Amino acid sequence: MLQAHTVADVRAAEAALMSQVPPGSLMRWAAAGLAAYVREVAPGSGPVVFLVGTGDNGGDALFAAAELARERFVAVAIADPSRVHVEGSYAAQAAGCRLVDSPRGFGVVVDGVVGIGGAPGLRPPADAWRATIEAERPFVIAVDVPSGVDVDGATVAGGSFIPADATCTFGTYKNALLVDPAAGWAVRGALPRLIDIGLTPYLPAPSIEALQAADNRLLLSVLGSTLDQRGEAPTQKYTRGVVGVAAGSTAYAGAALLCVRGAQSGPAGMVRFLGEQDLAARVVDRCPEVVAHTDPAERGRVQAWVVGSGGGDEAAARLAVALEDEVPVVVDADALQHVPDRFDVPVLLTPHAGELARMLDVERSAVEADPLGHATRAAERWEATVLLKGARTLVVAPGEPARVNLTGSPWLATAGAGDVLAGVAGSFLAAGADPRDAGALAAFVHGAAAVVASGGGPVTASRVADAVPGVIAAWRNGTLDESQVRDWRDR
Ligand SMILES: NC(=O)C1=CN([C@@H]2O[C@H](COP(=O)(O)OP(=O)(O)OC[C@H]3O[C@@H](n4cnc5c(N)ncnc54)[C@H](OP(=O)(O)O)[C@@H]3O)[C@@H](O)[C@H]2O)[C@@H](O)CC1
Ligand SMILES: Nc1ncnc2c1ncn2[C@@H]1O[C@H](COP(=O)(O)OP(=O)(O)O)[C@@H](O)[C@H]1O
Repeated sequence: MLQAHTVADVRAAEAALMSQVPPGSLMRWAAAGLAAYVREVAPGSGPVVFLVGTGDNGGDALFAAAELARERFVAVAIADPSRVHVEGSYAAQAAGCRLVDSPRGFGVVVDGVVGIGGAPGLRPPADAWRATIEAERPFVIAVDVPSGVDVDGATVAGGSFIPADATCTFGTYKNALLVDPAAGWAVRGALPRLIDIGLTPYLPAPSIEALQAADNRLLLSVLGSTLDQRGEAPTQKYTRGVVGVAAGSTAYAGAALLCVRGAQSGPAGMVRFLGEQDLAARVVDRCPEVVAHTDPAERGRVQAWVVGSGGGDEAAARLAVALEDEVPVVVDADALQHVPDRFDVPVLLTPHAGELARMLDVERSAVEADPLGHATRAAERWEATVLLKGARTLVVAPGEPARVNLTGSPWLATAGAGDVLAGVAGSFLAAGADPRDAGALAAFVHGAAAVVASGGGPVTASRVADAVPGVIAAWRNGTLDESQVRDWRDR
């Protein structure tokens, strides 16, 4: 599991580590890692300018500038000469770095204005440097985090920040490097470079986690509970879990099918469908494995429900029925507007930004500007797990590290993809995962399936569902490669 930590936790770990090593060691290690990263992402001998702020972030930049000045033309722009990192400044001067007053004219800019000590937004002269960068569009490498973002909140609330093409961070990821909207401005692609400076043993539980292709332990632990004593084969369909789908409506018949196909593609052993006669007949026609029920009183036993995708006016009644069964429930789409004040069963709420905005009675733009804050608010408000869909889907449960999903493709933003996701999540719930694990596992395989099915081009939600079983198999077998799970070249 990939991890991010809050600024306070990073500072506490840094203090503990610093007491064990010679003074200045951490900054030297950070600067060496930064210099190597600059060589890698901006190779050659072209000029580079380092923007240097008043804190240790500027110190990292100055030591890296000194190292690179042996190989290429290096300039430094100092925000406030009266408050510059003294040893770093001597090192840069001794190495022959040229002093400049702005990044104007440079093709490569290293942003060492502020790191984890920065308040959101930029002060002079960094705000003017930002304007120059915006006008000239050089290649920007951020030191630790892009300057001006809100590091813990992962927002760009200050309004003024320096977008980066690449980021080199130290010790652990920070929230702003994994969670949107800040993360989208930290790097082109998925992940910043993480330099190991020996902080790990001193770090507490993370604030953010992300599943990775290389780590299938969570998947195996959920699948393990559905397999026989030797962990080899499912004992029978009921031990794998039965998922009930009460989705779709006359107006949105396709949502029923997509949700069912999602549910079938996950680990559960059986899918029941609950809906009116015509819809049930269409579902069974297309998915003959499904057992359909038209009378809620005769709905059959399930281990989890999925309710609401394309549910229209029927969503409220279906949700009430599902909640009677005292099993975990995925609450999606139309059902989200009918949630009770509190739930007596484990629940996974799966809104997109617009749906979450309606639930919380705020503007959609407010949710998009601060997805982590709003998902956390909803999780606390309903004491439930919230899966907030987006380019980097969040899964937030009260009192637990939030999870962010790093699989997927921009092509996944297609009609019906959310219905498939709700079905997959229901399947994991029925197989025994708790809502937080079910949400994270479903988002991961759904995103990876989109990459496999899309091949870099447009894809339909049905094809995403079809690709899910293969992704689960590859992940389970340890053959899923990190490069196969995300396609973010277009972002
Ligand atoms: N922790 C670790 O493990 C390691 C940490 N390391 C490095 O240290 C960095 C943290 O250094 P840090 O604590 O000195 O804070 P930093 O980010 O330089 O910012 C504070 C300075 O900026 C100023 N300032 C504030 N807001 C501003 C704004 N909006 N616009 C402009 N200026 C602003 C603020 O001024 P003040 O508010 O005091 O007037 C203060 O002077 C960290 O990110 C990493 O790079 C590595 O060396 C090794 C391992
Ligand atoms: N820019 C994007 N990049 C990657 N995935 C995205 C992006 N935007 C949305 N998604 C994903 O696409 C799916 C869309 O779901 P949703 O909004 O519910 O659509 P629908 O209601 O049509 O099914 C979600 O899984 C979401 O995480």
